[in-house]
Amino acid sequence: MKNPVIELIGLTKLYGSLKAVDNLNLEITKGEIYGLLGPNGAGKTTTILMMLGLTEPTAGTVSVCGYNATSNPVAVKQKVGYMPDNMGFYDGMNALDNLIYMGRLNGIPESMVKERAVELMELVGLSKAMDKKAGTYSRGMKQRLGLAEVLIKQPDVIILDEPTLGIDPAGVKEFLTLIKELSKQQNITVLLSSHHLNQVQQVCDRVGIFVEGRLLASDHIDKLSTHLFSREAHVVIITLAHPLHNIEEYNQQLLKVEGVNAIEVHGNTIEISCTRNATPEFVRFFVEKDQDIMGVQRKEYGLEEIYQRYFENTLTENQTNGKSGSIFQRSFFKKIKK
Ligand SMILES: Nc1ncnc2c1ncn2[C@@H]1O[C@H](COP(=O)(O)OP(=O)(O)OP(=O)(O)O)[C@@H](O)[C@H]1O
Repeated sequence: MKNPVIELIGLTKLYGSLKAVDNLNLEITKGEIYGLLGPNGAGKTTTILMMLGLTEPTAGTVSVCGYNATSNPVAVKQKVGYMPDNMGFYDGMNALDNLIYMGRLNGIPESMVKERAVELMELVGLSKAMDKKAGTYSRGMKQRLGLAEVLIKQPDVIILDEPTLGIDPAGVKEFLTLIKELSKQQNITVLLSSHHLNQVQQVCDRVGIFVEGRLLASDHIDKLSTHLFSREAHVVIITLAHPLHNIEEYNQQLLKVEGVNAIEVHGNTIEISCTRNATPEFVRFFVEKDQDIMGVQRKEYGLEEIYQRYFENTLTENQTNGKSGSIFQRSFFKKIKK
């Protein structure tokens, strides 16, 4: 990767015997929106704190915009806008004054600070509410104000820790759209940590799946999907005109088709997982059974499945006697032959 804006090499953080971050290697390029996706306690915040030079790594290095974050945190701070998950404001002051105050703290000349603050309030959609006290703002409004505070110093990189926490779904969508637009318009690099899969999927160019301090995978969502689901690369969903009655018999016969390793039936929808593209054979099979086919489609995997798969693998690794290969278990993933 050419001149990464963020570069983590062998980054490790121990809290006593706990490895909060374990040999993390990651590069993020200019203008990219990268989603660090992981459950609570995965080590996301610890990683961010090391990127900002707010906590020292036990081993490894962090470089942000060419500066070593551990030895030169002040230079990094000038380039990075950080929005923590619990951003604080002066509740008794109006929102615009909060922003102006933040601008002054960041060294913006007095002659420019008010104008820039007003522009930013417009940009984040708060122009009508800028005279209201920050303490009266809703959670979604506070996030927007937080974003304006992050942007006032015109950063090259913005780091957002769980930015959508506590916002309603409509607000989340608006907020993420705003981040995406800003990143694309101003070529800002964004690192966004979250445990909300669908949100990360909406906005990020690349995603890293982070579990128990380890980056288990990092790639574009479609590539993660291809890599992960190569065993069941061909999942075909066939919709029939009517629900099947003799499911067991159909299952037995379809499992005899070469490469088929899992079948799931939901009413009139049959999902068949196969190591090769056997779609014509499946279609023939149902036609020969006098079933009317209403639709045939290839299943695409989303982040939800990817995440679940990584969790499943991690959990399985940690179990000494765990997984069953029964194809008749409820979960699709557990139904796959091991
Ligand atoms: N200062 C600290 N001292 C000791 N342990 C810590 C400290 N900070 C974090 N940890 C532990 O390190 C691990 C990673 O925590 P971290 O806050 O980085 O995770 P996270 O992915 O950001 O989780 P969340 O989404 O809940 O904020 C957790 O087990 C946490 O308890």
